[in-house]
Amino acid sequence: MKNSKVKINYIKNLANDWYKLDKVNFDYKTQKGEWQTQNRECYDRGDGAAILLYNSTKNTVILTKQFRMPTYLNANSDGMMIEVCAGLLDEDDPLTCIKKEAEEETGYQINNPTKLFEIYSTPGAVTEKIHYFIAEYSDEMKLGNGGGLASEHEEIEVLELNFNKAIHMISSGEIKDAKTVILLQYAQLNKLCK
Ligand SMILES: Nc1nc2c(ncn2[C@@H]2O[C@H](COP(=O)(O)OP(=O)(O)O[C@H]3O[C@H](CO)[C@@H](O)[C@H](O)[C@@H]3O)[C@@H](O)[C@H]2O)c(=O)[nH]1
Ligand SMILES: [Mg+2]
Repeated sequence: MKNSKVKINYIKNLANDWYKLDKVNFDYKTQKGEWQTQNRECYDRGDGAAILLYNSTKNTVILTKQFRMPTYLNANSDGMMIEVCAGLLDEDDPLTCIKKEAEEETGYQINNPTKLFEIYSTPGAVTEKIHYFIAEYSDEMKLGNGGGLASEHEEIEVLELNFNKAIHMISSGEIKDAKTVILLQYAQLNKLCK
């Protein structure tokens, strides 16, 4: 951390259960040169990784569908979300994490994912940075059914969708997850599928 316009005074932990919520009290030097004291609540759930699996011959992508409580609390009527495969890094590096998540959630063993970029999804409130990947998949790479870890109460449906149908699902509102939109549009822009 190096910004001479920022001085952190103290950090008060507000919650520390599954993840961590801190209230940060800091002084910030404005463009006029005045120091202002501010508070910001910062939710720390670690970093994550996400991957779009695509098949340029079949013109398909692999997506997942699962119940997401935070969306259920905010106008997503059945709480179900269609997303690219993703997970939290926990103790792993991003590449190890995404290969593990791909196999656990989708059943595909991916050997050489391509790293694209790192993105803060909600920079005003959440510390999380997501590492984005893509990888070509083929039927031979499918080693299992995926579905996630029963021990973590994951119940993940694996969807293999035509690429154009997936793109259409963004405008129809059936896909409304930021990381999924980012990766599908990356594939469209770079003509990974037709
Ligand atoms: N008991 C308990 N379990 C939790 C809680 N929050 C999460 N979990 C468990 O932790 C698992 C985390 O699964 P991952 O596959 O590692 O993460 P994810 O939830 O799929 O993906 C998250 O990370 C993505 C990338 O960072 C995010 O984009 C996505 O929104 C999501 O939060 C969840 O399936 C769930 O079982 C909680 O508050 N309590
Ligand atoms: Mg996941």
